[in-house]
This record gives sequence, structure tokens and C-alpha cells, in this order.
Amino acid sequence: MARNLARILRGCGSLVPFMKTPARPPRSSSSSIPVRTLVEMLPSLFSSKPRDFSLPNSSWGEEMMRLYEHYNGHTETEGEENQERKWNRLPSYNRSLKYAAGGVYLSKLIQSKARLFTRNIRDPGAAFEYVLFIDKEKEKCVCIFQAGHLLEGPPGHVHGGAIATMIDTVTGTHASAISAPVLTANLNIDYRSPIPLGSTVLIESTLEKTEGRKLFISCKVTSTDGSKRHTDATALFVSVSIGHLLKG
Ligand SMILES: CCCCCCCCCCCCCC(=O)SCCNC(=O)CCNC(=O)[C@H](O)C(C)(C)COP(=O)(O)OP(=O)(O)OC[C@H]1O[C@@H](n2cnc3c(N)ncnc32)[C@H](O)[C@@H]1OP(=O)(O)O
Repeated sequence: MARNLARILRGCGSLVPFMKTPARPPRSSSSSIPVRTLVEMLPSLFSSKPRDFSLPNSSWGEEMMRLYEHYNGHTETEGEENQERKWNRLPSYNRSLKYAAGGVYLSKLIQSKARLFTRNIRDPGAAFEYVLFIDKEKEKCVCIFQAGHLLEGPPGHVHGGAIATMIDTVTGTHASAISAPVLTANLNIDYRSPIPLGSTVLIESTLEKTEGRKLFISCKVTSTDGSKRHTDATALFVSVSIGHLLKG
């Protein structure tokens, strides 16, 4: 039993930042974790509160904060029929453990060290700072994205791969909110104008239709005042079983 737990926890080294890890006692052998240490670690493994990356931090600029405050819990009236759209913030964590299905899958996910790479950069503001809001009907998502200096591609501008990452993340989170788990089957991107490094932009996604396991989502990236179109995209997500995810 203790040996099995040790194996899971070794494969789980990336969880350590979330645990109140006691000072490591001397080991009797290089490959085993003392049972006492395991017992001390277990409660915090399952009760630790992960950091919600969608909450403001000190790196957020004025525009990011202004828009965050605008969308957070905000209700908009739009269209000729004066339809109301209420925006709800989606929390965002850097690990999948929270979404694990339990049993055999839980231990496999722990061993896989699953984590979301956009939420895995330690230096706040250095790369992907973003927060997503979704409407109650789950037809639309809006993301406020501040692009940090590590995302440079063309001098002074955001790398196209980083833009693709954000589009995949926004549309993928949108699709997951409707029918998790999903995988991206297809992503088409038109880059229309470069995004200045350090700027804040809006990424909006719209659910176009669903067909069986398929979700078709469109996406656009604009300046925050809407005057400049940076990028257009369409994405297809296919909802899959957890078994499909694990078999790779
Ligand atoms: C609140 C929520 C929070 C969540 C937080 C998480 C945030 C995460 C955000 C980050 C998100 C990051 C997300 C990522 O980065 S996901 C990582 C990148 N994506 C992948 O690695 C996916 C790899 N591909 C596969 O695993 C399989 O091919 C999939 C699962 C996609 C389908 O294999 P499966 O065996 O299951 O199904 P099927 O082959 O019978 O196809 C089913 C249907 O789909 C149609 N089809 C398939 N492919 C294409 C195609 N290319 N164009 C057009 N159509 C396509 C196909 O014709 C069929 O249609 P129909 O005949 O039924 O009409």
C-alpha cells in the first residue's frame, strides 16, 4: 500500500507547489518516500486549494483591469429584441486534477502530471494573462488577454503560435463548458493585423452549431475598442470519452 502511494506521489512531483510539504527527512533509500511523510502529505494533496489564475494579479494593466471589472457579473442588453446576456467568470487552474473522474482515472491523471501550459509560467505578466467569461446560455465566451514579453514573434508583436494557443484555449474552454471533455479536431486561422506585444485584446468565441459529438465554434480577436480586427478563426471540437484522452 505504502509503496503504491509512493509511486503515485513520485509521479506527482508537479503537485508539490500546492502542498504544504514538510521539510524532507533523510531517506533510507534513494527511491522510497518514508511512510510518515506520505501520511502527512495525503490530506493536503486532496484538500489543497488550487490557485485560480483568472483572478487579477499585480501584472494586470489598466485596460485589463477595466475590462475585468466591466465583464465580471455584468449584464448586457443587446439586439433588436433587447436580449439580456449575463457574463460569468470561468475559474482557471493549471492542473486537471480538479476535473478528474476518480478511481483508476484519478491515479492515471496524477501520474500524467497533467497541467495546462498557458497557466504554467511562474512570472506574472510574462506570457499569457487572461480571464474568460461565458454567458448563461453558453452561446458566447469573451476573453480579455494581455500578451507578455515572452510571447514575442515578429519584433514588438505577438507570435502567431501564441495567438493560436489563445484561440484554441478560448474556443476549447467554451466547448468544454458545453460538453467536456473535448479535443480540437480542426483549427483555421486568418491573421489580419499583428498584435502589439504588451497590449490587451478581446477574444470572442461563438457557438455556431452542434452536430452529435461535434461542436463548431467561431472566434475573433479585436482591439479592446473593437476598431481593429486582428484575427479570425473557426474551430471544430469533438467530445470524447475519458478513455480516449488517456489512451492518447
Ligand atoms: C469549464 C471547463 C474548463 C475546462 C478547462 C480546460 C481548458 C482547456 C482548453 C485548452 C483546449 C486545448 C484543446 C487541445 O489542444 S486538444 C489537443 C489537440 N487535438 C488533438 O490532439 C486531437 C487529436 N485527434 C483525435 O484524438 C481524434 O481525431 C478526434 C478525437 C478529434 C476524433 O476522433 P474520434 O475517433 O473520437 O471521432 P471520429 O474520427 O469518428 O470523428 C468524429 C466526427 O468528427 C469529424 N472529424 C474528426 N476530425 C475532423 C477534422 N479534422 N476535420 C473535420 N471533421 C473531423 C469526423 O468526420 C466525424 O464526423 P461525423 O462522421 O460523425 O459527422
